[in-house]
Amino acid sequence: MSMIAAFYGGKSILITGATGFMGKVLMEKLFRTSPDLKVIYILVRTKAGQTTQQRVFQILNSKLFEKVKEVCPNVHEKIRAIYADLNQNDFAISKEDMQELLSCTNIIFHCAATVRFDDPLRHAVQLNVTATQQLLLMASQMPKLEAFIHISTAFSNCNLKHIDEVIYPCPVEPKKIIDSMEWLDDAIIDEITPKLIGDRPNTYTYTKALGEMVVQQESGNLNIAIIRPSIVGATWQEPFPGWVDNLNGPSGLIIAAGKGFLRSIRATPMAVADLIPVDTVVNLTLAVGWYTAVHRPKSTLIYHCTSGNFNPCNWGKMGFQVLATFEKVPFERAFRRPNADFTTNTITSQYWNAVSHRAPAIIYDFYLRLTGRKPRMTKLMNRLLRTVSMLEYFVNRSWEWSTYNTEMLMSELSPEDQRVFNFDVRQLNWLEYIENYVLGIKKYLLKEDMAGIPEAKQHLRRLRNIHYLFNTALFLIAWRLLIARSQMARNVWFFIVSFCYKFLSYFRASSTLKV
Ligand SMILES: CCCCCCCCCCCCCCCC(=O)SCCNC(=O)CCNC(=O)[C@H](O)C(C)(C)COP(=O)(O)OP(=O)(O)OC[C@H]1O[C@@H](n2cnc3c(N)ncnc32)[C@H](O)[C@@H]1OP(=O)(O)O
Ligand SMILES: NC(=O)C1=CN([C@@H]2O[C@H](COP(=O)(O)OP(=O)(O)OC[C@H]3O[C@@H](n4cnc5c(N)ncnc54)[C@H](OP(=O)(O)O)[C@@H]3O)[C@@H](O)[C@H]2O)C=CC1
Repeated sequence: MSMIAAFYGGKSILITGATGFMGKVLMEKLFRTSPDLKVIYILVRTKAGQTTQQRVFQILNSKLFEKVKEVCPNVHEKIRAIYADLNQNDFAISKEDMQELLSCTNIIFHCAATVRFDDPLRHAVQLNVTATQQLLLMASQMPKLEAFIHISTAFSNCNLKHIDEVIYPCPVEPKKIIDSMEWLDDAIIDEITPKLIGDRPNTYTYTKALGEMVVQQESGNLNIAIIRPSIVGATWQEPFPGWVDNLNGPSGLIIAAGKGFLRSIRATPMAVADLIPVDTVVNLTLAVGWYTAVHRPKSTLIYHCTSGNFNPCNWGKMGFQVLATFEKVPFERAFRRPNADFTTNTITSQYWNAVSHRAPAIIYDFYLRLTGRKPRMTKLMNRLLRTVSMLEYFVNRSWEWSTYNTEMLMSELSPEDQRVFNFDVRQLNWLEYIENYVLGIKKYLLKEDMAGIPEAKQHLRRLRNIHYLFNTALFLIAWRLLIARSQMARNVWFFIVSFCYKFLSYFRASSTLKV
């Protein structure tokens, strides 16, 4: 019997960010392993014209929850969606709902965040810092609360090379930042943002670091733990391999590469690709929830959920395997044949951006204009290159994360819990994982049918022929222009032509002799 699964039985659990990538997998695992839990409260806002109920309905009816429905047929009754907007005071939760949350919650998993790298500082602070502070305040009024688990990121201190399982202070106190956001206007905030984030690459990592400081400062008597995952990728095993539903991290770039838009990237092939499957993060999170509530460590423990020190994979290997998978299962209607050149040189990278990305987009837009259609490729390419430039920081560096607490927790689990809540990435086979990841992107993100693979392969063959034809034509035109202008080129040309002529004459003569 799993002790962790049993622990969650009968519990009332509050999850923020339950509609997000990690939140959905967390809910799924909880329902599947502890179907006798009392209730999961989720804080949901309305979005894209959908009510909170409609959003929950959509999640529960998705492929991800198919197994849950077998194990926990009354899952609809055990999930309680509470309207909340984490950008608002008291999260805009109604009085009755707030009362229920305060009096019933046993465990909190705080997953909600803005994960956009370029969010204006004001918005990132609001969600990643102020909302965390408000949630802690709520938590301090919950008499039945046993544990508060805060999800941060392994990159909150990415300005350091070696990162321990401790909270590193930021130069400016979070409280001062929160206060200043109230009276500074947007223009001034934009101006001081680079100074505040210092040597971190974006507002996301900076505000996640501030969020950790807030957790430490406002923890009071609460039982708190912080989890720091690295780059969260598709599921490894559960509920099935390769599930993914958003474009963050590598997923968007894998699509861009598979569709032939992105053909080279400034990345260091030997740098560690510290990917961690989302189900591994969720297993560790649930184990941490149990450990924090049952063992009540004296201080706030931080758990690094990373793969690099246990089972490293580098970007070169990842890129190679992604391309190998495209050979077997290509994406449909590719713009060009997939390729993934990794270069560490900025000038080479700019050259490839011009030749391999911008030029084909301009040519294609020209073709669209000629055929009376609206050009769109240049715009799309600019957007993609902007995204790539934001992710470059993470694919050109390696970090070392100490994992003392994570290893300690692993050793505390019973063999059954180690199996059911497995977060030991030493067992992960990268080649298999990456193949399933690409397949998952094809199936669950792009919603492409496997029956379309022969047609996709045929399309790639056509693109290859067009590529050869285009290159030959380009070569001939360039050569023609060259021989029109240079005597030396003309001499070389006559030499080649007369050589070919002599060779053909000799070949014809010798074949006539044989007859
Ligand atoms: C060969 C293979 C090599 C693989 C090589 C992998 C390297 C991979 C390194 C990862 C390294 C992360 C390491 C940090 C790990 C954390 O801890 S952070 C958590 C993860 N967070 C992220 O990844 C967020 C990154 N994304 C962003 O910040 C924003 O999307 C960006 C990049 C600033 C773009 O902003 P934007 O231009 O305003 O675009 P946005 O509104 O977000 O979306 C516009 C369109 O682009 C699409 N889009 C959004 N993101 C992407 C994307 N990443 N790609 C493509 N399209 C996208 C949207 O769906 C949308 O489409 P439409 O709805 O318009 O049709
Ligand atoms: N993905 C990754 O690679 C990594 C993620 N993390 C951390 O993991 C956690 C979960 O990330 P992930 O699931 O990937 O992120 P997602 O962007 O997929 O999910 C974010 C969640 O936060 C919710 N949210 C955002 N703003 C509000 C708001 N104003 N009110 C209510 N809810 C809101 C979103 O709701 P809605 O659906 O309404 O938008 C969504 O449920 C985050 O804390 C992140 O920092 C850490 C390392 C890497």
